[in-house]
Amino acid sequence: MPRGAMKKKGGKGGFNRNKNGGPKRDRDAHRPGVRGSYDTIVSENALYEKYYKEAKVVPEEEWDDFWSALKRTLPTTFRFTGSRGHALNTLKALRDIHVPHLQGIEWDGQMVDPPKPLAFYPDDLAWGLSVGKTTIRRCPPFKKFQNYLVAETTVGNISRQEAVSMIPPLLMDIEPHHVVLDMCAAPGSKTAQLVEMIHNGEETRVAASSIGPAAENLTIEGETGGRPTGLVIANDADYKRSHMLIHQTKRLNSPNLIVTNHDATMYPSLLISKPDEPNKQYLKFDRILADVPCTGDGTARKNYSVWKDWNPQNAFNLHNIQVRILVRGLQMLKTGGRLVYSTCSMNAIENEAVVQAAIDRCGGLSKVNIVDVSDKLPNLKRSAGLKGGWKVMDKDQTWYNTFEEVLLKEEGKDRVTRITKSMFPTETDKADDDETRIPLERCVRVYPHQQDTGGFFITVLEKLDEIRHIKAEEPRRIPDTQKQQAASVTETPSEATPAVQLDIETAKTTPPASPRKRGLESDSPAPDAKKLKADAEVLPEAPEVAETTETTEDAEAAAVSDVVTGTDKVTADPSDPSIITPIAAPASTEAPKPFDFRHKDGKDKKGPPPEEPFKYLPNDHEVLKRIYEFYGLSERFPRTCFMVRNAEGLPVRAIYFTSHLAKTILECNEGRGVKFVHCGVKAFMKQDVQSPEVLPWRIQSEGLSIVAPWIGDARVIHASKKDTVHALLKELFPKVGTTDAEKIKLEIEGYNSIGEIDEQVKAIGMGSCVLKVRKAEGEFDEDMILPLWKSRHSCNLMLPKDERKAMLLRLFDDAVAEVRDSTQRNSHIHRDAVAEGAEEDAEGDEETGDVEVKEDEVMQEA
Ligand SMILES: C[S@@+](CC[C@H](N)C(=O)[O-])C[C@H]1O[C@@H](n2cnc3c(N)ncnc32)[C@H](O)[C@@H]1O
Repeated sequence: MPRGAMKKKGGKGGFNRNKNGGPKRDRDAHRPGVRGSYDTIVSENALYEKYYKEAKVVPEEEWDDFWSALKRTLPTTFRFTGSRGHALNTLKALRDIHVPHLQGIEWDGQMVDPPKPLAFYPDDLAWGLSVGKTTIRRCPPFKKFQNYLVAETTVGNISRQEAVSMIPPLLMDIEPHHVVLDMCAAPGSKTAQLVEMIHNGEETRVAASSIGPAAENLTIEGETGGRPTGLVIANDADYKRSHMLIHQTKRLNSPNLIVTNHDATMYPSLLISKPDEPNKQYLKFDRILADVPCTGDGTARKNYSVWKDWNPQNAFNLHNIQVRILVRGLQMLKTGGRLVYSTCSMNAIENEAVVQAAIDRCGGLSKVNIVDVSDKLPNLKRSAGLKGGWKVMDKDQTWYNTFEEVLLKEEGKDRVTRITKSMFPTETDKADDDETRIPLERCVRVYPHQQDTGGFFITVLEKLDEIRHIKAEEPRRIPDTQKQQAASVTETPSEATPAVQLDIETAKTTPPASPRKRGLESDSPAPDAKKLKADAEVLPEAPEVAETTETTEDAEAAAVSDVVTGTDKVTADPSDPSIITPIAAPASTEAPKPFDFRHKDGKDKKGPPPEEPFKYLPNDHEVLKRIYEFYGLSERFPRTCFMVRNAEGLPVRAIYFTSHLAKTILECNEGRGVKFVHCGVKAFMKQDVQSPEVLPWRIQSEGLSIVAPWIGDARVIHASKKDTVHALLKELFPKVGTTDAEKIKLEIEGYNSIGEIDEQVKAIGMGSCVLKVRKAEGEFDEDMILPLWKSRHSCNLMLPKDERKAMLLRLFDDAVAEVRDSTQRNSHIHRDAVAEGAEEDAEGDEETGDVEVKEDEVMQEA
């Protein structure tokens, strides 16, 4: 199944072969939504094997290693996420606690390897584990390690990510001021890397800016208080998957992130000037990632469907979509900017052919070139891209060396194959020093046997000049001269270019499918199809977005236009059961999915629910003024970027914070039909309070690192002892003003008192405040900032439950992670397993799992 494609229903049948020579059925893996146990998977597919053997992607002497690696189960790999400082700290627990315990372990009569850092990943922030799941579950030292992994993954400090998938962002050379677009971003593991890169070095800059004399000498970054000026826009065509991006990036708490939901082949140009300004300015990107939908045939080690469904035609429709995504990306790139194109396929049709076609369509090497990255990531084992010479196989297993051979086969008939000219190499015959030759060898191929990973393809492209015109795909017609040449090639086969089997008689013709056959409602193109066709063929530098939100008809028109304008002008043969619908519901290739939702007006509606609007608060808004005053927020904190999510622009439940550029983009594109799905970090949340002197807006843990450096000392509690943090983690509402007798009682019960901060907490007014924990000799190795709530007689660390558990495990090696609430008559203990799943983030759902302040109960107790 293509990577990112909709799951198809599995068929019935026994453990026999399918028509591609692949296994027909696995007990679990064939069921939609059920991942098969890899142990039961038959990793065989004769056609897949034949294709790659004959395609000669790896030298003959490497074939056996390559093929046997592809059949082995993939090792588990994971990455430490978040800011560099934070990630290094989470890593410390792995290094100091777990790795020493996992040395020299024998299980079931075999030595078991401990986890190891991935050689190519900087700072050892990515690791691999080759132990199977059963060993992890049953072998005690690994069980403990698993608890740590699960706890840190749940709170987002560790992200499971395939090793090769970590490579593209590492080659993007991202700096904190860069404007970055991730065109096909869901589920978002690479987006998370991009966001981390934008925030690289932020902690140091913010610290210098908030305490140092930065005010007199403001740099651009100084103006934002040390925060980055750059931005990541993460996009996905699939509405539901675009929401996965919110969850994936939530933990990063970045105000410099926008999530959108558009078809990347027609990504709208975003205004950065007000819509009514005569000289419109559009956003261009410094860096773009096009991690496009693909067949995913490099993922066979973890993805059963590759063995089950692989066939050579899967790449055909994808090729055209991939070219169009890449071309659109190159258009939106700044001159001098970089675009990284990647797939987890090993097929040249989805890789070098796409790169070559996109460079050609953009105007050649004077516009776009491939960057040589052979000196980057020196520990990454890789192969050069294919310079040329690849062939294309059709569904009858016939190989074609040139497009003319295809046309010859089709002569006088309707379309026989879905093969297009751009799938063939154009550079094969050019000399190495020919300046017009596209240096495809600079593409990067990673194969499974090189460092025990999946297969992957990456190309770094640089834009050298503005692209004024996009070349259209050449017509599907064979010039007479070439017809003769192709015929003569067929007549005199050579060893180097095997003869094409011109099986015209038996070739099945594939009539163009009508839109209805493709599951669309209309047989005739919608009125807008002509315009969309023009957009798709000669993509303007900055196409405007429709002024209204895309309607069902618009989406259908787009889908129809895709059928009409798809460079090959023919769609898949719907009667061919081997054809896989091209990819994960891109808006342009599939009819929109119906989503049923109940609108605020009480009526049931179809289509994705509308996102709440993004409305910025004036910086002299009454609520903001109270917040500034209560928290003593520094004058130097940027006050114009607080935002709410309702049409009225009222601070009702949450106040979000975004970066300046995010604000410009959201405001300049309001009402233009751009589908913004998410932006902003919750900084303040409305809180029920008992007395009027308490500010009903607490600092939300997500926004803490943004706001805390700028808060006045009147709302800060300082600590440095482990015991204090332990007391606050283990007890939900530790009492303020503990007597000596109570301290002894606590000690007997195995608890600490908050002695170190007792006086400070007593002195501070009720409500939200910040606990700053400084690193100290024999205590913590890193500074921490935690949200605290002061009630009349107790205080409460306002952390989500999972975060509390992960901290207990990480900081105190406390795997039981019991948290007691001694204010309750029957002491309530949170005994939930550390392995509990992450809490789902529902945008708009303000309950983020924070512990609610039980002020009433605390007061009753008192
Ligand atoms: C290979 S996955 C991306 C993986 C992602 N970059 C990551 O690292 O987690 C491809 C994604 O492209 C999306 N997609 C498919 N067609 C698209 C299109 N025309 N425009 C934008 N996104 C598309 C799919 O929904 C899928 O989420």
